Amino acid sequence: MTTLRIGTRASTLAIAQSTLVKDRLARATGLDVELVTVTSEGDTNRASLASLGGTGVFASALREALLADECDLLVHSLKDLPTAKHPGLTLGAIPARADARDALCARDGLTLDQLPEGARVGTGSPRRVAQLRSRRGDLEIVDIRGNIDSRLGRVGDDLDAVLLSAAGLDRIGRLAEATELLGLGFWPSAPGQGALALEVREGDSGPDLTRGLSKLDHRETRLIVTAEREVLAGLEAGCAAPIGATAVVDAGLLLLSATVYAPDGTARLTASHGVTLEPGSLAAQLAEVHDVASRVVDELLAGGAADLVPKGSIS
Ligand SMILES: NCc1[nH]cc(CCC(=O)O)c1CC(=O)O
Repeated sequence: MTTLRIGTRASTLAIAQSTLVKDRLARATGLDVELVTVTSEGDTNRASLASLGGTGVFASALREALLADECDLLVHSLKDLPTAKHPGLTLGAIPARADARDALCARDGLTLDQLPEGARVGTGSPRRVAQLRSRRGDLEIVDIRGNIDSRLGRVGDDLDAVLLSAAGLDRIGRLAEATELLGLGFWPSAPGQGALALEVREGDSGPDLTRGLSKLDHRETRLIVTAEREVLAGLEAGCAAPIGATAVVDAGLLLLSATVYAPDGTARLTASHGVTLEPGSLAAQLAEVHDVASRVVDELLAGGAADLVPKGSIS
């Protein structure tokens, strides 16, 4: 009987996400599904992500393993995945998105507004830094790295709070430590945040895996995360750029809103557009998504988005 092998990093979050997909795939196909651990430079190098050479450090070792047939699929956090398609690979399924919001995890149940003046807040994300500076210029922002557990471990120790993805916290069973979920309207999160992407070799999936992928794929999620990621691609920005984007589908209308921040939080630019999704093929709907994302990108560029974001953060 066929066994499907999921290549995964060894971090708590990666194992949690891969196990989630393993269980769903096993249920959907009746096949055996197992995890294969792959180590990457992003796991062993403690240097800042930016200095590791831009986006996708976690993805590259995994992708080599997939291309070498050491596994059959990868489970990525979509927000960590570069927008450019990787040669020979394709996103075979994008399951229904979880909570896209950022979560504040603060000591003593504090919210962002309740943090005392000068409180120390940890994050390694330029978007979160810009958003924090823009709302609370008094805070001391501490650049932190490492996995979710080690970040949470510093709250109440050397930090007053950290910012993390609600979906990531939930997947490792620690969402209860969130003291505030930041609304997407005033605090847009990263393009694709909260969504997983299942990557496979192109044209090489076989009937069992193909069936499993189609059962896990969620079209609405694919449309909204594609819209958000097209903003990144259109601005030629990487996952480290200070850009928030939120797309939703409501009553057949896809709404996309994106905000570009000056890294120091002193300026920001928002553009929003919508499109009525016509019933039809995925390809036709993706074309509509592309149009709406282009309108958002054009408006941001016309407003001077390229000047807000310094070239260095565009990778
Ligand atoms: N860049 C790190 C990263 N990549 C994906 C997640 C969590 C899962 C997700 O948001 O999809 C996280 C942690 C975080 O941002 O707190």
